[in-house]
Amino acid sequence: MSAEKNVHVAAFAFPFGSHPTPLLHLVQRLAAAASPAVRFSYFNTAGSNRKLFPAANLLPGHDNIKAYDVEDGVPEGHVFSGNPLEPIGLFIGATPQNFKKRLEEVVEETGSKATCLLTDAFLWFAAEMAEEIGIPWVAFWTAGPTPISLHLNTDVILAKLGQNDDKQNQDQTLDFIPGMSAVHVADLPQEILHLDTPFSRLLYSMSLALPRAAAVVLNSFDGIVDAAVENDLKSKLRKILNVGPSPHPPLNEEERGGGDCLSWLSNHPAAAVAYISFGTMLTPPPPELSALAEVLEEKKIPYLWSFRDNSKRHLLEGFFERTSSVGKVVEWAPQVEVLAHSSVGVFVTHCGWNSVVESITGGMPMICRPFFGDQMINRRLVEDVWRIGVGVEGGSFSASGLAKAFDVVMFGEKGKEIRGNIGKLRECANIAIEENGTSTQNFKSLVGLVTSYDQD
Ligand SMILES: O=c1ccn([C@@H]2O[C@H](COP(=O)(O)OP(=O)(O)O[C@H]3O[C@H](CO)[C@@H](O)[C@H](O)[C@H]3O)[C@@H](O)[C@H]2O)c(=O)[nH]1
Repeated sequence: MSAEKNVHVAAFAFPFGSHPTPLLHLVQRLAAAASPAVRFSYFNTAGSNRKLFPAANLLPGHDNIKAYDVEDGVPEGHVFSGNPLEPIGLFIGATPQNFKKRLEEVVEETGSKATCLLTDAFLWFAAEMAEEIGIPWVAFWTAGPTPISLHLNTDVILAKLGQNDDKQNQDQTLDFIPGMSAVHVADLPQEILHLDTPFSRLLYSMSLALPRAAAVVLNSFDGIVDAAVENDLKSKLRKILNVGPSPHPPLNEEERGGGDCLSWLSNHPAAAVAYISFGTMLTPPPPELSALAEVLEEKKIPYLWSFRDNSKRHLLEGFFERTSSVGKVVEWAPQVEVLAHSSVGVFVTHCGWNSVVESITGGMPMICRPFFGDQMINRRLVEDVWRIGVGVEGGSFSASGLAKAFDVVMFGEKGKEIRGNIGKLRECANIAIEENGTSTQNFKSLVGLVTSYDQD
């Protein structure tokens, strides 16, 4: 058993999209389970830390967690082009020096050497850094098991399909990889097929580094994917720990966003409302927004819309005004609670992994409009494998395609079947987080792993 006062877990965040939040939630959960003497340092860019840590880089109620800012790589006076990959490219350019330098400063300031690196899996350089220091690296993969397995099989995929090859057959399935016979070439993240951007090279480096991690942690649960996928992961990684569905810490007022969302929902009959959210990173293009608005209005479907991008809100201003008696638009919704609310009947989603897991735990059927990364794979699993939602005809929103999707999920017989299927998956999730469930046991192993090394 270690002298816990010497235990110092350094967590490194990838500061984009929803990535920093689940890592911080994991750190909070670990800090609550570990001895109060264990020190947790959370390294992230200043911009991202300001959103997560309300007061001087501390979290109320978590005295053993402290945030530290690392450089974001943005040159002074830099004017952004609007390309969402630009800040990511600049940040990648600043790594790993930014984390290395700040960690050294913190060790110097506190006199407490790092005893474990717990990082977003994207931060591939942690493999080498942890080995140099002589401590374990624990990687947190914020998406699901299927995409990580595909990343780990990048070389196999490229050998079979060719890189940057225009002749790739989009309908071909990946049946040459264990457990992937339902996945099509069209579902693959572009970064697997095209290794020519800083971000795709980061993901490739990650796929080479992850087998060196002491463990890879996922917000997922046993039984959600084919055993062949789990076995392939086990054969490639030293340890894989599904610890989900992760509990959410209580929300503060700001996180609660729309404030009266839940009481507004409670004024509606069961399963009557459509909840709409496309996560933290994207807004559909204007014609698709209009198609969605048209169908909601035409079908008189009450809606709760988490519309985050204020610069695009004017596109739907007329619609929001005309429908204000049946719809509610907010900049941020308490999504976990919304998806568990009995008045919500469908979730219109981009299929980000956190949204999919929250939809399963809320028992909520989905209408899927994926855009990038792992989202197309998640849509494939939701619609074709788990059968807990539907995609939209043609892959993007059109009024006719959406009308059919709403009819199927909210008003049709198939909607009942979908609800039955989601109930079974939810049951699996509930079993995993019982006292003796696999996710609970995996979390206990994780606590042991991150706190079992001391500095001496
Ligand atoms: O009004 C809102 C809107 C979102 N959320 C939360 O924000 C998170 C969104 O996460 P996710 O569904 O994973 O979407 P993104 O923010 O788009 O996540 C990025 O990161 C994920 C994890 O790696 C990937 O699966 C996605 O494709 C990628 O876009 C979820 O926990 C939601 O509950 C709210 O609480 N309220």
